[in-house]
Amino acid sequence: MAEGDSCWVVVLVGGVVGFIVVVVLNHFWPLLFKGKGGTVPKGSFGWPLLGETFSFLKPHSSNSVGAFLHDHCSRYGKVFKSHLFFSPTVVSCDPELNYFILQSEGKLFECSYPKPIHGILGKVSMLVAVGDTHKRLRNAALSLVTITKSKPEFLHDIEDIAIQILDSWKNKPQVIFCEEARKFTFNVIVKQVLGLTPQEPETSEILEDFLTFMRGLISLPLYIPGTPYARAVQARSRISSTVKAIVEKRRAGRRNNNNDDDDDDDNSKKNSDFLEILLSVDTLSEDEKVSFVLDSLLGGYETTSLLMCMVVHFLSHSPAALQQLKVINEALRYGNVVKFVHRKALKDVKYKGYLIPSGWKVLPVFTAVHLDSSLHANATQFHPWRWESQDPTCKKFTPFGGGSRCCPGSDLAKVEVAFFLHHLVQNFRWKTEGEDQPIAYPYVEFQRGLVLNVDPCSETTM
Ligand code: HEM
Repeated sequence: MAEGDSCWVVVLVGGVVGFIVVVVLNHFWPLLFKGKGGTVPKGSFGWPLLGETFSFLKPHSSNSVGAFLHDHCSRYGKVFKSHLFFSPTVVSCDPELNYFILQSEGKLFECSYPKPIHGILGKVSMLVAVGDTHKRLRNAALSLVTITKSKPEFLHDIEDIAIQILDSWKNKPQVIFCEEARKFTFNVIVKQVLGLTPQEPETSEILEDFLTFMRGLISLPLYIPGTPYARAVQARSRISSTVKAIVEKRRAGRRNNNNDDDDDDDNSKKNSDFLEILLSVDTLSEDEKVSFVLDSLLGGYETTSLLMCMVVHFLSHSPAALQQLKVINEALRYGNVVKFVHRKALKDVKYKGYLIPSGWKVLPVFTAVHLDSSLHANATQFHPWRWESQDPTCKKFTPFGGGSRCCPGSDLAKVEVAFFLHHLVQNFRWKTEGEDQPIAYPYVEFQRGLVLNVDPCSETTM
């Protein structure tokens, strides 16, 4: 080998070794952190760069905590340190600390979802926005939800959509329930937010783009044409254009209405949706309004349909509970639609002898609290009757999060599920085909889509 060539080899090898040393040091450096007035919780950092992320995300049944949390909690306690999502992290399975984290939003902790999610949702999404932007978007969401809930049309719409779907089952011996549940929650949310019925062409256009958008949320953030991530970013921009066109059409309709007062009856009925109210909100920019519509679709679609699937799945295994219909809270506790939320510490935080260093990621894990047998008797059993004596607003039950980012759609979700369930129970008997457990990936999924053998009741009430 010539002398010049060997020099290059030395430089190259030196560079690679240097890079590896920097990655390893950067990964383990936070372990040397010695804060004043407390100890960083015990734990392990796993592999350089990836840390313990893969073990943390390893799929498990959503009504169990999974091997990672089980092992770490037995080894280190309910609060431990780890290295997840490329960041030093404190994981909390402790109800008191979770409550403290959620209540201290914006002061000691802040919502902090992984960067790829920001790329797809956009900067002004309520799910990722912080500070004043978040406050403005959230105020709009709360007033919209309050107004919607008080409208009788809201309940009629839900009922009509539930009946349409159940009607379509009449001649089918079998349905894939997850698909039916998604159809239901999508049609409800699109009707509430944009005033669109399932028959309108924009509804299926938005659904198609929306599914691509959802697939991108759980993909590698590679913006290379053809990857799920790139397709999701493009789908988001197409949904934005569709929503903007609907907004424009609605504005034009409003202007015509103002010029023509005679046919208000018909129009006021058609225009009593989220969008109509959103148009008159002057605290949000055009982009924020579009983003707001997307957030509502995103928040209101998958989570609520999953809750429906959980309810139907657990009821199939617990026929006695069918008579009670006290199952929605229990399905939320036992099924765990949302396993954990993402936060980061804004400063060094001392809590009960622990020290959470500034800048570290903090993950309050709801599943661990919901399935903790020191907090819930027979925690690993589906037992809806517990809710006859237990207060659902307690710190040990947080399916919708808490504090200033608590889910604004929780009541809508429960009403939707209750209405659908009411009609389902009145009109059908069902059995699940084979074993299909809800699996936390951590986004929960029924692998086979929850296949149901359905049988219409002899006296139907639809
Ligand atoms: C079973 C159904 C649902 C579950 C389990 C659920 C769960 C949650 C949770 C845990 C959060 C807190 C996220 C965090 O703290 O980082 C949240 C936030 C949110 N949810 Fe829901 N949700 C459901 C239904 C809905 C519905 C029906 C809507 C809309 C109509 C909705 C819209 C939102 C929005 C916009 C946020 C962000 C709030 C904020 O950051 O201030 N969700 N949801």
